[in-house]
Amino acid sequence: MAGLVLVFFMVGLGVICSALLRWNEMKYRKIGLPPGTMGWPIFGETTEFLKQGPNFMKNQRAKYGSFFKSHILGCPTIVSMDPELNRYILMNEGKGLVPGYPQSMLDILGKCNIAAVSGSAHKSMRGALLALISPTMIRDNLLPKIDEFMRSHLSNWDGKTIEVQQKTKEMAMLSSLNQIMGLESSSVAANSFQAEFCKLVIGTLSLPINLPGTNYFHGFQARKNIISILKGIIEERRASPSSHNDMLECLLRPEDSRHKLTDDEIIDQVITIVYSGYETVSTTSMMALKYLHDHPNALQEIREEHLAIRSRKQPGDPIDWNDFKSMRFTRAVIIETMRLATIVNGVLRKTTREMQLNGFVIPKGWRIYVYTRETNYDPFLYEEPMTFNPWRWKDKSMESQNYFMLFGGGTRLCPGKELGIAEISTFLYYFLTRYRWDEVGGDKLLKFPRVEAPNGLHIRVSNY
Ligand code: HEM
Repeated sequence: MAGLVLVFFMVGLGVICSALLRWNEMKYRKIGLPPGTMGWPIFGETTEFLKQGPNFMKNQRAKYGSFFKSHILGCPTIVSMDPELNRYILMNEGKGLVPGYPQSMLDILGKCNIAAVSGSAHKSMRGALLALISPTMIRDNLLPKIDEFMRSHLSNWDGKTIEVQQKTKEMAMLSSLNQIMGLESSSVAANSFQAEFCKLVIGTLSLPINLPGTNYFHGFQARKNIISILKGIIEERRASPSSHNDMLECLLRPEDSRHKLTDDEIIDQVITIVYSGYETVSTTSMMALKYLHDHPNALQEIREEHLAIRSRKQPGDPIDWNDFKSMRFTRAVIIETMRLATIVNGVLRKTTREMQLNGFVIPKGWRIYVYTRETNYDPFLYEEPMTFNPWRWKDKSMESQNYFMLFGGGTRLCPGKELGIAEISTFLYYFLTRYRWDEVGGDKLLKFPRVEAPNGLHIRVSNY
């Protein structure tokens, strides 16, 4: 009897599930939408996407082509995996394709955050940012700071077991704080900023449920604490007659009045700079060490490049702009690391009105996932795509190919590209000219949804 009830229950459940799925598909069966499936009501296909990762995308592409609909991460979404179309989407923000990042991210990064604004507000925030991190600024102001920071961050590692993931994260954040407002790594302000910032980052990646105990709640609190730290520093600066040589000084007293921002905008700009370079720079640095460890030929060539630079210098001379520009192979290692590890899977946009795209009609408010990951592994674009081969980037024109999207594209092309590469290059220079290392072994690396070492990446370091 109990068996019969169970059978009825299972059959009933099956019927209800398939009815729900069908109902959800019917709901989205509007004329003009691209092919694809929408999964369950509310949850869509998020579980499948997160569980199967890149395979989910590849399977859907095999069934529906490079432009398909789905429902992931809480929103009806169009996934675009076609490099040409992706480029078109990134170039045409003005036609109604604005950034489509999750609400939790926008709430915590602030309403003046560059990804939260479009049109003239975006132009003004971007202009003010570009003035801070232009090539001239990198050459004259930022590179000397980065050099000094890396020397000290990388001192006394001899004989120690180092957890690279943690160290590169600290490096990315503390180096930014040093460039932005001259904070010393050991200062009280840097330490409290660091503690709050880690909570803020987790908050931006969480569900926007504002209840005590949730990551979103903690992230939001962290934002408030960071604002109060920054307000304190800004007040001190205004009260003091002395001037500083850093980004905050330029934000408070811009040379060009077009770049004058309100205090709220300055605070969101500072949070944006630290946030944007945090995971990207740290993860690339960590993965570069991993790939160099596994590829002795590449390690030898990059070290030779660095030792040649060092041999032209007096001990204690900093890395300057010409040194940085001459690090061609280092740059190739960095770009190849970003490609092979896929540091950024893609970027998000949303439609501000119903629009035609690729012959389909996309409703207003839908998210568009410009998914660039598979482009990185396309054998027609990159020979033996799964091999770590930095030599493929030695021809610098590779970086200007239309399908090159490691730093996004169009009006939102990463403004921190050269700054990020300069930081990672300087880190690699001081690490490789000072140390050799062995992996302690057994550390796991995850590549999706983000590149991370869940238990850290431990190495044993000794002097070179
Ligand atoms: C080196 C590693 C980096 C990678 C791989 C990277 C990648 C990207 C990508 C893919 C985008 C496009 C986002 C979109 O279109 O929605 C972007 C935008 C951006 N990046 Fe980076 N980035 C890096 C470093 C940095 C650094 C060091 C900064 C610090 C200033 C930075 C600041 C920004 C900002 C502010 C934007 C938004 C630009 C806008 O909306 O106009 N990035 N980055």
